[in-house]
Amino acid sequence: MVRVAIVGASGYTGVESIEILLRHEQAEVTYLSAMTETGRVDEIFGRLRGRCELEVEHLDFNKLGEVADVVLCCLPHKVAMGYVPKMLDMGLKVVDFSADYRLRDLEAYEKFYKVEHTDRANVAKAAFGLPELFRSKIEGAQLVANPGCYPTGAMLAVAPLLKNGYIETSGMAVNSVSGASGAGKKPSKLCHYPNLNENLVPYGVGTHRHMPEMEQIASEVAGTDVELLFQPHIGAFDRGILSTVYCDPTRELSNDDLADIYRAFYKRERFVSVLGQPPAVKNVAGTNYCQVFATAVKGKIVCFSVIDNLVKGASGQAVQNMNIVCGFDEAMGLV
Ligand SMILES: NC(=O)C1=CN([C@@H]2O[C@H](COP(=O)(O)OP(=O)(O)OC[C@H]3O[C@@H](n4cnc5c(N)ncnc54)[C@H](OP(=O)(O)O)[C@@H]3O)[C@@H](O)[C@H]2O)C=CC1
Ligand SMILES: CC(=O)N[C@@H](CCC(=O)OP(=O)(O)O)C(=O)O
Repeated sequence: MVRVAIVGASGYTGVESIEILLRHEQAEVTYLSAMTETGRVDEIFGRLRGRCELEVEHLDFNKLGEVADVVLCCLPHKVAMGYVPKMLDMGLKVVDFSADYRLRDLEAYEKFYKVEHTDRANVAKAAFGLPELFRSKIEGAQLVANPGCYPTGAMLAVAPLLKNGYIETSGMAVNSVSGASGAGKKPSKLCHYPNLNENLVPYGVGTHRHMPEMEQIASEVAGTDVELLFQPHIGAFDRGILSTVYCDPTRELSNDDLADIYRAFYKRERFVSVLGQPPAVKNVAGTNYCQVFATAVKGKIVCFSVIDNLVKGASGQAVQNMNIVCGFDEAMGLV
């Protein structure tokens, strides 16, 4: 059994991670920590009543080292890089949920996150945790940077076209709509119920921090620099992300060609389903699946994907990465 600590256990991705690990045959949650919300975890999250009675404590590195082999680090951006180096020095394996180890271009990190990076050395050592695209780099890694939720969905939607040079590497537009849990548990004016209920709001126009993350992934898959525009929206539903990606083909592709390209690219992937029609967010709620579909329209290719932001966009993908790092069946604990 691998012993797993969840640091940042009182947040949305923390509890989602506990839920998944309670079903895992080879992993046991041994330690939970948070900053302000401490106490019995089933009192913090009523849905865990009768299933988990662990205490959520203030982080104690000595105890962490004694009781854990792997850490799922569910801390906010900028906070994580203050904790992860010590965990790595202690020999722990870490899957980090924040953006602190995702961007290899540290200038881009400092520009989009508006903070100096304080753990530059470990960025180069981190594997980017999108298994369907970078599995071989995750195997054997001590630190995995779990991707952002929007980049996960959007890049799985276009990867088969980028990989084979089927689309232009500039002019791509990604349009995504996320449920409110994507913003975490901290209250905000935008997510306050009277504002968000029955509402749909664009934000981060031209400035969202997932734009350089998507460009990094797309460029690696394409093998050449890719430039794109990303526009996020937040909607009045709990969980899920629908991404629609508009791109220009480099050659004529019929819908049958597209179906063949996608089916071939994802034929061995357990968590990517290629559909024959556009997907809906509820298809994948509570699961680690990403559903994709691409179609030719008026000289463009329009690609769609759906994921659950808390599962394939965060905790599910983190457990998938943990399974790869630990040599378990990649789907263990996941539905
Ligand atoms: N929500 C989502 O859909 C996704 C989130 N992510 C990323 O996952 C990480 C966690 O997100 P999420 O669970 O939504 O966030 P939440 O805001 O819901 O939870 C954050 C957790 O971090 C703890 N925390 C906050 N600040 C500090 C601090 N300064 N020191 C120690 N602990 C702290 C909180 O503790 P306490 O409550 O006790 O203060 C809480 O346990 C973030 O990096 C986020 O960007 C990634 C993909 C998707
Ligand atoms: C709706 C909403 O607010 N979403 C978050 C993205 C959450 C996420 O998955 O990304 P990170 O891990 O990079 O935080 C945002 O736009 O900042």
